[in-house]
Amino acid sequence: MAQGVEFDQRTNSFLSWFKSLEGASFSDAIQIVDLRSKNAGRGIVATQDIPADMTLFEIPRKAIINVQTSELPSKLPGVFDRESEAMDVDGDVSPQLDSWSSLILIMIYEFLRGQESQWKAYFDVLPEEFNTPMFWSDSDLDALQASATRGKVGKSEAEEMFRSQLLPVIRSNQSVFMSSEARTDEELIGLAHRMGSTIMAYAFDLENDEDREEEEEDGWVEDRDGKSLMGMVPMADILNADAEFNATENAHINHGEESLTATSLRPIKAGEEILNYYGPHPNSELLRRYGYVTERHGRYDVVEIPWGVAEEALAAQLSVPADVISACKERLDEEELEDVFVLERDTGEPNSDGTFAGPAELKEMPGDLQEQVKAFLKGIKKLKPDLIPDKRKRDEILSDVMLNSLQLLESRYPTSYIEDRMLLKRTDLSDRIRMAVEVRLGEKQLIQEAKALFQSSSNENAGKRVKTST
Ligand SMILES: C[S@@+](CC[C@H](N)C(=O)[O-])C[C@H]1O[C@@H](n2cnc3c(N)ncnc32)[C@H](O)[C@@H]1O
Repeated sequence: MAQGVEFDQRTNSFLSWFKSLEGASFSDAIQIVDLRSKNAGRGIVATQDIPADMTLFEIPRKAIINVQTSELPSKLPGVFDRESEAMDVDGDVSPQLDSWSSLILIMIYEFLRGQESQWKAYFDVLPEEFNTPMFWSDSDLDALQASATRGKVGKSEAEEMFRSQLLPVIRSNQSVFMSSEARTDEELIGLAHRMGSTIMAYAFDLENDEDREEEEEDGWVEDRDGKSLMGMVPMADILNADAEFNATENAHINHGEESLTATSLRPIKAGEEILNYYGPHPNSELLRRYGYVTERHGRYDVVEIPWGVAEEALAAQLSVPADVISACKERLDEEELEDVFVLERDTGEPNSDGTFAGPAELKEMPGDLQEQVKAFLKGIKKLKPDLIPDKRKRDEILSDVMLNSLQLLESRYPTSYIEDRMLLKRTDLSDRIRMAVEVRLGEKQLIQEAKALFQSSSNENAGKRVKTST
């Protein structure tokens, strides 16, 4: 079957299934569309002008896939009972599955049921492949260069969890997980990866009843520590997103008692895409969770500065051996020392229509990094008083250490900002390499802005020094 035909058929079957759900509604003013030409899968557009506050569609809570609606928890009560502990195949006692791994297991169960699952038509419109770094080759990952995203992919940790927690449950309940006996361990691990990535990009954080009373807001999954109730919400997750909160986001999902409702936030013109808001993510995080990047999210870009970089810059700046730094560290409260510092712009408050008055601005280096360097300088002063005779000298050193840290960090990216800009002009880059270059370029841009900040303050200091000495 031609790819386009199958794609449309799946969309149509999903829509018919959705409309047939008790309590569901889908407005005649909207339509699910094929946005593959924009690399955005399916989306929803307005087919006619829509006023503000109109219900676009409604999803009965019973249609959500989670621990409350799937029959799996009742089939495997011991596995889902969060109060008890489980015994793994080696006889070790382990805590029960958290909400993240529970939902992966439920998704695997429902997927393996095929036609017998009430969510079959929904699974047919969920992705089989992802562009997130979890599925990239090493050479694609290398293109991220020194970006901290590279260390956040977590493939081996996820795999270890699947192997130690999910696989034993599936293998010891083969009659529950349909056709699982015909699948190899590797196939099941692959399926767990697929479901994990689907949850990452599609699942919603559903408030518990108590939370709902306190806070009437919805949210995409933020919490990965297993505490929140997560669920896959058919139709709500067909909405794509754009970056500026309120400005481009034109729909909102309200979490009601019996159902979730998508409502228009403002008038929407016929032909416009209905957009949700995924959050103020830097492109690196957008890539990690959703597998895409956009220029708009560049304003939220961040650079992580590892303490090791600042420490190296500090030792070099003062020409002190590593053991002096170690001696300082020992005198400080280790619990209070941070390992990583986040360089980020002040994105500012949006105007009343949700747009931003101007570009986000980098105003200073991370305050906690400056404080930690100062704490070390204080320690060094005790050991080597001549190096830091007064506050003026300390501030000078602090500013040089900041600048050197940025230079050191920048040198960890093998290509320059200019080279990356040139690279992006090429038309033969794969989607993954292009996204990786955009992520690292956004970080380099931020490092440059930070360097300019320190260079100008060094110049000012130098100016002041010249002024006082004349
Ligand atoms: C919740 S789903 C939205 C529905 C999705 N388009 C589909 O076809 O199933 C999130 C995924 O949609 C895609 N997406 C959302 N917003 C996008 C955008 N502005 N540009 C490109 N892709 C986008 C990304 O692949 C993301 O992982």
